[in-house]
Amino acid sequence: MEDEENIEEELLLVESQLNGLQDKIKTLLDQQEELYERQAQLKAMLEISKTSRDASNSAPSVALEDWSGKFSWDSQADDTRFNVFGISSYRSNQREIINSIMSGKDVLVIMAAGGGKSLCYQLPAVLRDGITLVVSPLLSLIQDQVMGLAALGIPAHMLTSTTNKEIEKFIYKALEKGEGELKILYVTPEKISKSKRFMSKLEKCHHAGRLSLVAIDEAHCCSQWGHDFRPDYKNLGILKIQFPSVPMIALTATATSKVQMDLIEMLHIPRSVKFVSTVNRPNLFYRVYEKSSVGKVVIDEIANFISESYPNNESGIVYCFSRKECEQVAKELRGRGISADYYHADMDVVAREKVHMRWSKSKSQVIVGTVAFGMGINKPDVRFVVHHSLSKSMETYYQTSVTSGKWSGRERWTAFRMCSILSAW
Ligand SMILES: Nc1ncnc2c1ncn2[C@@H]1O[C@H](COP(=O)(O)OP(=O)(O)OP(=O)(O)O)[C@@H](O)[C@H]1O
Repeated sequence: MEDEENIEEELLLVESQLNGLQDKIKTLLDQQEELYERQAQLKAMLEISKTSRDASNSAPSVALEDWSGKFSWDSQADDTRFNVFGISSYRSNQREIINSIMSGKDVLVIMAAGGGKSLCYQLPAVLRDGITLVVSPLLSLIQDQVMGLAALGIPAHMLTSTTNKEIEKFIYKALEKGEGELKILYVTPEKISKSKRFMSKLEKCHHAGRLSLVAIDEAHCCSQWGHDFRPDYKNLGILKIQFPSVPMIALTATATSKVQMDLIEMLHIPRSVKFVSTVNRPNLFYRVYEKSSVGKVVIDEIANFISESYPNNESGIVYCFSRKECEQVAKELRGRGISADYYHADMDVVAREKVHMRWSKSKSQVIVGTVAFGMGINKPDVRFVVHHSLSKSMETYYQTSVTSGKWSGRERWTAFRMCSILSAW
């Protein structure tokens, strides 16, 4: 009897130990499953990281493929270059860039301002079926490009805050239904990040196979390490995610290798073919003057420089640091007989457009502006640039100074600044 009780007691104990063990086994099995799952995730992450590292390592500083060889679109491209754009021969790297885009590659272009970046995406835009989307940071730059394309008979439009309802309707129809003639559409980055309506039309355009190319102009604006960071550029990565099969070209005149890495990552183009052309501009001449501490003396010197060196109303730009300074300097230059207008981001769009137009048509000689003016301005006869105030960085100085480099003849280049401050860079 006592034996039986002992056995039952032990049985209960064993059963309870078994139950405990079962619980432990279940916990261990759960743990094992979680670990297997995590192992798979980590393996996949490693694979992705290796692939993109290999891709960026293999993104050559000089393109490895022979993009200067023969391609099926050669004669059509030559014909368009000559008969539509009126350009007799390619400049360095232009043909190779165009060929890589035509082959469906993503491309990163580092080319000096005035080097001819626009042709690199505008010519494929004309050659490829469908619509090319160009993202560009400044209204003035977009207006310049659209005006230039219209003059060449290329159907181009811009969709910005200044676009009237009728044109907007036309653009949306072209995107959504393929109606009307539209080859190149310019937008500011805000349109991509803020307009759901626009993105949905673009989506439809892509689904119908009509989105032929995406171009990101002034691509250094993507990187906060660049000299001209624009927060809305950070959202442009969505374009490659939404339209992975559409080739993307990112173009800039100035990008350090850190900025290049950054924008490749942000735009999701790790396999892009990279083309780097020299940023040296042998046709530019720089002069540095010591800046007087007396404001009026500085203005006298600038006015004398302009009227003596450019007596025939040749176009120029005077860069200032602040908006107030722009207005003041423009007023004082006018007081000394120089026809000068000011330009800065605080002015409304219509006023800015008016100033830009007057200067483009050489009705005014000088624009006194902040860096908001000048990036990519396509006026071929800019003869001089004066820096009344020191640029914030070396890149900004380069970017603003080469605006005049598009003129094909001998240029004069002047920086009004104390040497000692210049050396602070
Ligand atoms: N192959 C070429 N031969 C002659 N002129 C050209 C050639 N390619 C471009 N151009 C001209 O050079 C000028 C500058 O070109 P473009 O505006 O494309 O320069 P960019 O590199 O975009 O400059 P930015 O960085 O300032 O925007 C334009 O007037 C353009 O028509």
